[in-house]
Amino acid sequence: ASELRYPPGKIAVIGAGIGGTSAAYFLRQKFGKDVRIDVFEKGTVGGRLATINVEGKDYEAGGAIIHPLNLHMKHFVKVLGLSVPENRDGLLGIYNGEEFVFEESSWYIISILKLLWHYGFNPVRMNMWVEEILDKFMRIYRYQSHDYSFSSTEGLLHALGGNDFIQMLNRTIDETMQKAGFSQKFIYEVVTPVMRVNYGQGTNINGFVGAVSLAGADSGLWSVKGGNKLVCTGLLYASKAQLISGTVTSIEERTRPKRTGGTVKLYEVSYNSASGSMTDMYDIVLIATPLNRKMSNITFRNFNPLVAQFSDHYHQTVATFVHGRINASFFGYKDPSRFHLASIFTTENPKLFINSIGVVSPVQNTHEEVKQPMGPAVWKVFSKEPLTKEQMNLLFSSYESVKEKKWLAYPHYSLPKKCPPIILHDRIYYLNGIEWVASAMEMSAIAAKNAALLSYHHWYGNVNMIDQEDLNEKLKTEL
Ligand SMILES: Cc1cc2nc3c(=O)[nH]c(=O)nc-3n(C[C@H](O)[C@H](O)[C@H](O)COP(=O)(O)OP(=O)(O)OC[C@H]3O[C@@H](n4cnc5c(N)ncnc54)[C@H](O)[C@@H]3O)c2cc1C
Ligand SMILES: CC(C)=CCC/C(C)=C/CC/C(C)=C/CSC[C@H](N)C(=O)O
Repeated sequence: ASELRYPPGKIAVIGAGIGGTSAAYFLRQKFGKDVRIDVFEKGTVGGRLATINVEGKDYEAGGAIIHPLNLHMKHFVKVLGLSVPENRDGLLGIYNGEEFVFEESSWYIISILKLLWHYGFNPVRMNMWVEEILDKFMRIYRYQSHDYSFSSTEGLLHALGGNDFIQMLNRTIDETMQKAGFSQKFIYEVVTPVMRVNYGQGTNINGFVGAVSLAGADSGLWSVKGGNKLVCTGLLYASKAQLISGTVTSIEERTRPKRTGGTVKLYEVSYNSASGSMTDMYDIVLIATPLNRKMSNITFRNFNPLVAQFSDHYHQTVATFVHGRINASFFGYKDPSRFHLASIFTTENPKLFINSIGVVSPVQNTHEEVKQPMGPAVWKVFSKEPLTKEQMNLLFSSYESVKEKKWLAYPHYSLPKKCPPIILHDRIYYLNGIEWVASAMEMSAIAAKNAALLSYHHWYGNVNMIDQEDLNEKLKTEL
C-alpha cells in the first residue's frame, strides 16, 4: 500500500445519475481539490431522475418522491440552494379489479375509522414497524459522518440492523409481515398495492425493499422544485468534476512505468463520444450504473483475477402521462360526478393492466394547481407494458395528449439474492449493488458516500475505517 500514499491523480465515475453525481461530490470532499474527477454520462445528467414535458409543463417521470428522513437528499437540497414545492395530496382509493376495497374520505377522522373498521390495528402497527426499521436504518448517517465504510452491501446492512436486516433480505415482504403478525387481508389489500405502485412488483419482493416501499407511502414525502434531477446537475457543479459526454465501453488494467522508477497500475477507460473512440487512464474507478448489457454494457478486459461476472436483471415499468378526463365508470362509479379520488392503487389481479393511476402536479408546482379529479388533469399511469389504444379508451373518457416513458426502473427482485460486490477489483468500486437491498435515490447516495469513503481508506491504507464491528456501540460514546 505504500506506493499509494500520495493523492490519486485522476478518478473516473461512470454514470451521472444521483449515484454518480453524489459520488463526485463526496469524492471531492474526501480527496481534496487537486484530484481530477471525470464523470462519464452516455445520456442525460440525472439518469433515472428525469422530467417529461406535457403541454408545456414538466412532470417527474422517474424518481419522484423523497422521504422526510432521507438525510443525504435533504443535505444536497440545502447546500445547493434548491427548494421544495408545496405538496397537496389528493384522496386515495384501492381497486381490486371489481370494486374499491378502500376509499379515503375527505374527512380525516372518517378515513381513520374506515381503516380501523377494515383492518383493525394493522395500519397503526405497520407505521410503528416501519418506524422501527427506519430508526435502525438511520444509523448509517452516524457511521458515515464518522467516515466509516463497508466493503460489502450485506456488511453495511448488518451494521445497521444485525441479523434481522439480513433476514429481511432473504424473506419476502409477505413472509416478513406475516411473521410479524400482520393479517393476510391487510397484506393483500394495502401492502400489495403499495409494492405495485412503488416497485411494479408484488409481495414476493424482499422484506427490506418492501419496508422501504412502505416508507414511500408515509406522510411528508417531498420532491425538488424544478425537478429532482436538479440535485444531480447541482452536485456535478459543486464537485467541480468534469462531465464527459460519452459511453464507456470497457475498462482494462494497465501497468505503466513511474517517473520515479518502478511501475504503477492504472485503469484504462475506453469510451465513445461525439469526437470518436477515446481512452484515458485512472487511478480509481467508481461505477454508478447498473451493470448489465441493456443498461451499461461495459466490458472488463484482461483482468487477473477476473472481475466478478453478474448481470443485474431490471424490471420494466412504463410511466404514461395523459392529459384528459378519467373514465370513472371503468372503476365502477355509476355516477361519475361522485368520483373524488386523485390516486388509485391496485391489488394483484391478472385482469388489471395498470399498477396505479394518479393526478400529478408539474415540478414547478404553484399554489393555483388545484386537483379536481373529474376535470381534465394530467394523470400518471404506471403499468408493466405500454398501454394500448383500447386500454387508453377504457381508462379515459377523453384525452388530449399522451406521453410515455419506458424504464428499466429498478431490480426485478427475487429470492434468494446475494448482493453484487462493491469491490470489483483493487480500485474499482460498484455502487448499484445496493439497489438489490432497495432502489431509491437515497440508497444511491448512501452507496456513493460509502464508495467514496471506502476508496479513500483503501488508498491511504486506513484499514481501521473499513468493516468495523459493533459500530453502533462504539459510536455511542462519541459526539
Ligand atoms: C419510474 C421510476 C420511479 C421511481 N420513483 C422513485 C421515487 O419516487 N423515489 C425514489 O427514491 N426512487 C425512485 N426511483 C428509483 C430511483 O430513481 C433510482 O434508484 C435512482 O435514481 C438510481 O440512481 P443511480 O444514479 O444509481 O442510477 P441511474 O439514475 O440509472 O444513473 C446511471 C447513469 O449512468 C449512465 N450510464 C449507463 N451506462 C453508461 C455507460 N456505459 N457510459 C456512460 N454512462 C452510462 C446512464 O445513462 C445513467 O444516467 C424510481 C425509478 C423509476 C424508474
Ligand atoms: C430509502 C428510504 C429509507 C426511504 C425511501 C422511501 C421512498 C421514497 C420510496 C419510494 C421508492 C420508489 C421506487 C418509488 C417509485 S413510485 C413513486 C411515486 N409513487 C410516483 O408516483 O412516481
